Amino acid sequence: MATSKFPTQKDGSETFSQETAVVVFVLGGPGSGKGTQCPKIVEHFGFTHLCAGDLLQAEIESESENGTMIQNFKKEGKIVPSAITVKLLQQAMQLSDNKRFIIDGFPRNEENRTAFENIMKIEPEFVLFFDCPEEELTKRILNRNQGRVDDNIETIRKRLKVYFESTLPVINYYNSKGKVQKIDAQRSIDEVFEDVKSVFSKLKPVARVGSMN
Ligand SMILES: Nc1ncnc2c1ncn2[C@@H]1O[C@H](COP(=O)(O)OP(=O)(O)O)[C@@H](O)[C@H]1O
Ligand SMILES: Nc1ccn([C@H]2C[C@H](O)[C@@H](COP(=O)(O)OP(=O)(O)O)O2)c(=O)n1
Ligand SMILES: [Mg+2]
Repeated sequence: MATSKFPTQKDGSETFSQETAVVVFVLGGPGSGKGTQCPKIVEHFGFTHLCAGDLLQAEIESESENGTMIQNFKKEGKIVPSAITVKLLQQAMQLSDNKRFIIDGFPRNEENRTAFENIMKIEPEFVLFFDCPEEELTKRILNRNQGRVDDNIETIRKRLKVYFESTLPVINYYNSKGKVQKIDAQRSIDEVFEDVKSVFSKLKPVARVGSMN
C-alpha cells in the first residue's frame, strides 16, 4: 500500500486541506453530460473522478443499512442527506493516492455544500458548470438507456425541479465568488470537450499536490 503523505487524525483517517488536495466540482442538470465528459478529463488531465450518484448507487447495491433509504430518495429524485454523501466522498478521497479530484454531481444543494466545507475544509479550485436547456436534458435522459430507476418521465420532472430549486443556487453562490466556468453543453460531445479542455489547460500545475500515481 502506498505510504501516505498526508496528516493523520487521531482516528487514523487522513485529513485533507487546501494544501493537500485539488477539488473541481462538476455541476449541471441531469443529462447535461457530466458523466460523459468526466472520463475525458481523467484521461487528459490525470484527475480522479468521483461521481456522487455512483457512490450512492454502490451503497444501494452493497445492501448497506442505508441502501433502501437511498434507493427511495433516488426514485423520488430527491437529494440524499449530506452526512451520507459526504462520508462516501471522504472515504473515496482517503483511499485515492491521487489527490486531484473532479467531483461530479455534488454539491447538489446548500446542505451538501456546507457539509463538505465543514467536514473536508476544502474549497473547490473552480466549478465546471454544464449549462443545457431543460428540453435537451429531458430528451437525453429519456434516451440514456442505462436501466436507471430514475430515468423515467415522472422522476425526471422531479429531478429537474430539484435541480432548478436547489442546485442552481449553489452554482449562483460559486458564481458570486468568481469560481464558475460555464460551458455551453448543448453542443456535440466533442465540441463540449474542446471548451472543457481549454478550461483545464489554464489550471496552474499544482506542485504542492501529491503525485498522480
Ligand atoms: N453533448 C452531448 N450531446 C448529445 N448527447 C449527449 C451529450 N453529452 C452526453 N450525452 C448523452 O446524454 C445522456 C446523459 O449524459 P450523462 O453524461 O449521463 O449526463 P449527466 O451525468 O450529466 O446526467 C447520455 O446518454 C449521453 O450519452
Ligand atoms: N450529491 C448527490 C448526488 C446524487 N444524488 C442522488 C439524487 C440524484 O437524482 C441521483 C443520481 O445522481 P447522478 O449524479 O448519478 O445523476 P445525473 O448523472 O445528474 O443524472 O443520486 C444525491 O442525492 N446527492
Ligand atoms: Mg451522471
